[in-house]
Amino acid sequence: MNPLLSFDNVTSYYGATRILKDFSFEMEKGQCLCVLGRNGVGKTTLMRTIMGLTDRSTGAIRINDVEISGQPTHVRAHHGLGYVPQGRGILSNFTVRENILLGTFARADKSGEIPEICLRIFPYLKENLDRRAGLLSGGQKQQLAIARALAVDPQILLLDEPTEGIQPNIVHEIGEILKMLNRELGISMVVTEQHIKVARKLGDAFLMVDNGRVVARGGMAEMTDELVERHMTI
Ligand SMILES: Nc1ncnc2c1ncn2[C@@H]1O[C@H](COP(=O)(O)OP(=O)(O)OP(=O)(O)O)[C@@H](O)[C@H]1O
Repeated sequence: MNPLLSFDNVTSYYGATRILKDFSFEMEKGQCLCVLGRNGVGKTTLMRTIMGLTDRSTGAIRINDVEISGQPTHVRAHHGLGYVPQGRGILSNFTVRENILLGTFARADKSGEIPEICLRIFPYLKENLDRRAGLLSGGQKQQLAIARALAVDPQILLLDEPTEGIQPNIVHEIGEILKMLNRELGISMVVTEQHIKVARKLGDAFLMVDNGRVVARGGMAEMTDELVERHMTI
């Protein structure tokens, strides 16, 4: 089977600085790939490189064998990329409804409707569509960011630290929702995650990053404590 997403020797830059270096990996359809590594190793840059948001990149990025490197961000989104950035990127002065609608603008089919799935899995959002997003808690904002990304009708969800800054009791809840989206709805995912426990439960494959390079990858069962110790502890 051909990979859903692949990086072939990708190098990505901010200004003249190389952040990702000769980065290669493949991800299968239906997979949840967890990207792990210490702070500052390039995990967010990986997400931004997929979306075409770094200053420049070389090498080939493909979705379903179609090369997307070189294409602008909105065209990449049309290939079925839903992005939940670090810090969530919620517009505080917009309502919950308006924030979700922003996701629909990136849809390939141009449908301006909020897909039913966005509200079915997040009852709080459904009941608070006219609430100003700035009034939501951290966990609710994360739900909103996920709903906005789902409004793109993605085949791949990119989630940058979805559990960061969220109360510990909600971390589990977010993890369960992501697992459901992946296992039951078949949405493929790339997730950067600091919580090893969440990553082990959620991911079926892992990519370990250090200093902008892939230093280990494989099935989640192969992510040994020794690898975690070597590449994640400070
Ligand atoms: N906009 C930018 N301009 C220049 N350098 C940047 C920019 N964004 C990130 N960097 C640098 O790129 C490197 C990788 O940062 P990145 O945010 O991708 O790491 P990360 O693994 O996601 O870290 P964290 O877990 O802290 O989010 C860091 O050295 C950072 O200083």
